[in-house]
Amino acid sequence: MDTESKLQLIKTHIRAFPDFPKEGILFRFCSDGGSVPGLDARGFLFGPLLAQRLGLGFVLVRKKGKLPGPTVSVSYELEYGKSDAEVQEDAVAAGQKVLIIDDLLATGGTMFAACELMRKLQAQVLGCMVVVELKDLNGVDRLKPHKVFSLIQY
Ligand SMILES: O=P(O)(O)OC[C@H]1O[C@H](OP(=O)(O)OP(=O)(O)O)[C@H](O)[C@@H]1O
Ligand SMILES: Nc1ncnc2[nH]cnc12
Repeated sequence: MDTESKLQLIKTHIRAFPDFPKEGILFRFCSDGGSVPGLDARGFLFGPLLAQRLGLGFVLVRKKGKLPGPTVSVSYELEYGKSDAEVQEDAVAAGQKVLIIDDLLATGGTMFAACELMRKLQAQVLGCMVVVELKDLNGVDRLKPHKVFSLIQY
C-alpha cells in the first residue's frame, strides 16, 4: 500500500465524539477493534509492539474517564491503591480471543480487572502477558484459571 493510501486508511478510523471530555469539545479518537488489550499506562509501551508483530489490533484499557463513547468499567485494587479501568464497549467483539499485555504483575489486581472487562465484553482471554512478574505478591494465583506468561520472574 502506498503512503497516501495508508494515510487515507488512518483517516477512516478517526471517530468524532461530541461533548467529550466536556461540553463543546468534538473529541477525535483513532481506534479500531482489536485482540491485544494493553493496560494504562506502562502496558502501552509493550502492547502495540507485540500487536504489530502479530498483525493484530491493539486495544486501550484506560484509567477511568479517558475514553469517549460507551464504555464498560471495573473498580480494582492494586499493590498501592485503588483505581478504575475502562474499555470502549465496541473495542473487542463478543467471542474475540484476546491476549492482555502489561509491563508488570504485582498483586494481579490490575490484570484481574482487565480480565473482568474482557468477560463483560464476552471476549475469551487466551492469556495475560507481562514483562516482569513480582513472584512474592502471588499475582499468578489471583488470576487463576487464566494463564500468565512473564519474561522475567523477580
Ligand atoms: O498487579 P498490581 O498490584 O495490580 O500492579 C500492577 C500494575 O501497577 C502498575 O500500574 P499503575 O497503576 O501504577 O499505573 P501506571 O502504569 O500508569 O504507572 C503496573 O504498570 C501494573 O499495571
Ligand atoms: N512494586 C511495584 N513496582 C512497580 N510497579 C508496580 N505496580 C504495582 N506494584 C508495583
